[in-house]
Amino acid sequence: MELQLALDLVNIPEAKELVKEVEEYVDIVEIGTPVIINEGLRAVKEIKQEFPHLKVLADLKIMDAAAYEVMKASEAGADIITILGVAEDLSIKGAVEEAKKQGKKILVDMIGVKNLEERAKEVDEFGVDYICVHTGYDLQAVGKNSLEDLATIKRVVKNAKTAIAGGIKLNTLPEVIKAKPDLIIVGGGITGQEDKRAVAAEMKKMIQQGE
Ligand SMILES: O=C([C@H](O)CO)[C@H](O)[C@H](O)COP(=O)(O)O
Repeated sequence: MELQLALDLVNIPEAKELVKEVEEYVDIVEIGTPVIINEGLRAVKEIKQEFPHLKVLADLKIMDAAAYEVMKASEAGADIITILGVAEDLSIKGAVEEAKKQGKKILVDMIGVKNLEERAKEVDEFGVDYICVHTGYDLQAVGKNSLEDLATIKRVVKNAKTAIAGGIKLNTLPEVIKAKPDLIIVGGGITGQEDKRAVAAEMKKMIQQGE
């Protein structure tokens, strides 16, 4: 099980400071969609340059022009690029093809997918690397989480790794670990805490013990 730090509500200098604090305990650094909107792919480039030993995920949440956007994120240094599960089949296949050419990986974010079981089976067949269930900020605000969805995709996904994101905190991490995703994505559960390093260290320890 890997731990991904999601950086969403920071600028580039703040992102660098944050990664410095917790780098020992995370496997992947996500440059979140809001950061890319504010700072562009320069954020991906600068984080990869400063922390070459960490994998960097560009959370582009691609919906169209997939091959082109995967190429651009790859050029900026991203190791993993996200596309939406609700995108067209052709777009997801195009993203996978381009990622393979570039030696990169594709994570499909299933946010907003209504027919989760059926769509997870389909995108799994396209050769994507990760399939991620995700409760976005707007549904977190009304008390939702993705544990049930994780169980659903774990039942049907045969090839890709499974991932979970959305509102995971230290106190909810044990039930997430019990569900055994391959990748756990945590944003505010680390970045919103006073002692980020201590929380990240504790999370990493819990994940290792749960393996
Ligand atoms: O993808 C995300 C969200 O859509 C904003 O871009 C977050 O990175 C993801 O939800 C993880 O962050 P937390 O919910 O704060 O753990």
